Amino acid sequence: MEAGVACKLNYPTWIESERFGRNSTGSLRFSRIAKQEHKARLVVSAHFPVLTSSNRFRSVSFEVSCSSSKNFSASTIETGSVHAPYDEALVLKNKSLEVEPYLNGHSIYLVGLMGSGKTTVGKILSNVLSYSFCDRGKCTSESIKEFGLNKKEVNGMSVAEVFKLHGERFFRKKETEVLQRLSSKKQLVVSTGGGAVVWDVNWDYMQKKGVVVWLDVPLEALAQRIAAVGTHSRPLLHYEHGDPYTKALKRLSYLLELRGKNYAKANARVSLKEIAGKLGYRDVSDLTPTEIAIEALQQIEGYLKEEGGMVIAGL
Ligand SMILES: Nc1ncnc2c1ncn2[C@@H]1O[C@H](COP(=O)(O)OP(=O)(O)O)[C@@H](O)[C@H]1O
Ligand SMILES: O=C(O)C1=C[C@@H](OP(=O)(O)O)[C@@H](O)[C@H](O)C1
Repeated sequence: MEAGVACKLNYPTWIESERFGRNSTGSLRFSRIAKQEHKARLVVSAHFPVLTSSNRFRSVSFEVSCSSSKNFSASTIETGSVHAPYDEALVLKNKSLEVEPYLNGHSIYLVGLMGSGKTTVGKILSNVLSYSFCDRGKCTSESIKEFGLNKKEVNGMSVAEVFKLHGERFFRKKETEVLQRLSSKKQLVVSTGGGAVVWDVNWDYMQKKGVVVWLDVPLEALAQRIAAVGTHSRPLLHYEHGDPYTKALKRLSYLLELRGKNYAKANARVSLKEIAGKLGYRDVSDLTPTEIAIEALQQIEGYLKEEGGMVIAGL
C-alpha cells in the first residue's frame, strides 16, 4: 500500500509549493492525507541549507513517512533530496502579510545616501503592501498628487537646476514642506532624499505616523551604482573631480561622515553587508532589490514588535 500511495504523490511539487519562510537554514514538517486507497497520512520532513549566491535553488533533503487509519505507527518510505527554487516574490508576499498587523497603517520612510535604493526598494514595498509610493512628494495616490515635488523635478526644474538657481537651503525647505504634508498620511512608502535626515524637524514629520528605515549600503557599491547611471541628476556630486565612480566615492564618504549619526537614528536598519552574510553571498551586489525589501519588512517587524505594536502617536 505505502509504495502505491507514495507513487501518486509528487513530493518535489509539495516541497516547492510549501512556504519555506526566509530563514537561511532550517527544517519543516508537513503532512497530507491521501483520501483514495486506505486513508493514509504522509508526513514529509524537509531540511534546507543556507542559500549561496551561485545557486538560488535550495537542495532540500527530505524524509517521507506514512501511517494509515489501520496502522498508526509511521514507517519511513522514502528519503532523498530535491532542488527547490527560492521564490523571492512568494517570500516577500508572505512576509508582508506577517508584518501588516504590526504595521497597522504606519507609513514607511526610507532614508539613506543617494543611490542606496530608496526608490527601487520603495516601489517594491509599496506594491506588496498596497501602499501609495511617494518619491519624496509626488505620490501614486490621486489625493496627494498636489504635492507636486519629486526627486527629479521641483516646479518643473531638475534638482540640479534648483540647486544651481536657488541653492541647497531652498531645496531643503521644499523638502521639509513636503514631509510636513505627508506626515499626516498613513499607508505611504516614502523615498526621501539622501539629505532629509539632517534637519531635526524632518524626523518629527517622518515619525509622526511612520517608521523610518535606513538602507545601509557600502560606499563602493553606491559609487558603482551611481557611476552606472551618471552623476548629472545628483548635484552634490558635482563638487568633485574625476570619473563618475571616483566623484561619487569621494563625496559619499564625506556625506557619510557628516550624516552617519543621523541615519543611525532610524527605527530600523537594513544593512546590505549583513543580508549578504546571512544569505551566504560573496558580494552585496548579488542581492536583489526584492531580497532587500524582504529584509526591510523583517527589520520593521522586529522594531514594531519591540515597541509593543502600535506606539506611534496618532494611530
Ligand atoms: N539592489 C540593487 N542592486 C543593484 N542596483 C540597484 C539596487 N537598488 C538600486 N539599484 C540601482 O541603483 C541606482 C540608484 O537607485 P535608486 O533606487 O534610485 O536610489 P535612491 O532612490 O536611494 O537614490 C538605480 O540605477 C538603481 O537601478
Ligand atoms: O543626499 C542628498 O542631499 C541629495 C540626494 C538626492 O536624492 P537621492 O537620495 O534620491 O539621490 C537629491 O535629493 C539631492 O541631490 C540631494
